[in-house]
Amino acid sequence: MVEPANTVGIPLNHAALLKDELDIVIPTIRNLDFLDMWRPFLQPYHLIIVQDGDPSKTIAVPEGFDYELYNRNDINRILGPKASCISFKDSACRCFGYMVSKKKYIFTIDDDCFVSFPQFSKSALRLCLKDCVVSMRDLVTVSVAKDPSGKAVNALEQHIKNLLCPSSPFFFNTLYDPYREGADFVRGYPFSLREGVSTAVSHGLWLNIPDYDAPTQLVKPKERNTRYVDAVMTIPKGTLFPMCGMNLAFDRDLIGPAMYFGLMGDGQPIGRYDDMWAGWCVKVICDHLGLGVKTGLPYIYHSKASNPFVNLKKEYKGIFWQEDIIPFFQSAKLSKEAVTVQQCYLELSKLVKEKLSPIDPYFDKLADAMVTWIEAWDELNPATKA
Ligand SMILES: O=c1ccn([C@@H]2O[C@H](COP(=O)(O)OP(=O)(O)O[C@H]3O[C@@H](CO)[C@H](O)[C@H]3O)[C@@H](O)[C@H]2O)c(=O)[nH]1
Ligand SMILES: [Mn+2]
Repeated sequence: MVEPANTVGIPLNHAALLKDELDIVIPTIRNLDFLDMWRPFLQPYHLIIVQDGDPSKTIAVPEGFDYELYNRNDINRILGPKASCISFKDSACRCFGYMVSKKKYIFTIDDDCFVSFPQFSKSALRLCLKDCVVSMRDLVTVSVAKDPSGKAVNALEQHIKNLLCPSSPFFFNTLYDPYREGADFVRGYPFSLREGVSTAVSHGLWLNIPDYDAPTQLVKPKERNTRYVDAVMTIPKGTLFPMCGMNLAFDRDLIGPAMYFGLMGDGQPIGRYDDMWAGWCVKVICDHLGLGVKTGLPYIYHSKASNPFVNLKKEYKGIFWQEDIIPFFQSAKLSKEAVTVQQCYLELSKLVKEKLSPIDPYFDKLADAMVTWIEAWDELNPATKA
């Protein structure tokens, strides 16, 4: 195969970590030119593209990538009536990719996210800001920032490191990730806890356009995140967090069945709460099963701010519902009989139906969809059946 042009001048990562154990899931409504910039890091991996919106539209994928693509017709064909649990016209559709994957690890990324270089060359920055759908082929070789070891930054590699290293949810290490080279547990950290626990989720962050909600985007339209904080930390047990699906990796075997991105978009009263809903369910279940969730490195460069007015319409019910949703998840208790992710998730769906349905009939529908999701997951993944 003739290697397509490598537009960022970084050698192709042939010896890609976990190449045969990881799928990359991309939800999309547009051509995937953004992959040109990721080619050195992502080309060795298999992609699962979940095409949202009009299934008759053709999504162009740059040559040289190994991928499978599912549109709405495919989802309906594969799941039949259970397809009702997969959102339409919302990035929540990406969770279908998690379900059909057969790999142990998943990395999911949005198509307006680029390789983050802590120092950008002006021409490259201009090109990225021009709009992510413009072909990346004419992206000049950017001056690639070097991490302390002098290597080019590779987001997927950092996610894999995060997932392969234990987490420390039971006691906070003030020097952050104790397993990182050049760091350790600080004085006073109980030795009985230093082995850590398996890491289920690696939550990356974003330079340039931060993942703000619509009201914040409206009052701070020009705010850009330029702070590259060189840290990875475990989110302590008992603490929830707003998970963003833009730059996210997880161990599918450990937590996959809980990564349902809910009922969002077309026909639903709410949108842009897909990843956060999943993150609240995932964190309650990880805390219950003694699994770890990390946040921090890697960063990606988020180049497109979606329209804050459109986002406000999608989010507004969520903005006041979440004042009840968060206390619900903070007080959610799972039984000791719940020892698998599916069992935990089904218990959680019962609690949603009981405790959140009084807020709005939507939660009754969502609780049912959570059950349908598990049924569909088990149908496609019989080996992992609860
Ligand atoms: O109807 C749609 C709209 C978009 N997509 C794909 O989903 C991702 C994210 O889309 P976009 O970058 O346009 O939106 P953001 O507001 O920046 O996304 C943030 O909100 C989160 C919750 O939705 C999301 O995870 C965050 O990144 C792109 O790949 C679009 O192509 C879609 O599939 N269907
Ligand atoms: Mn975006």
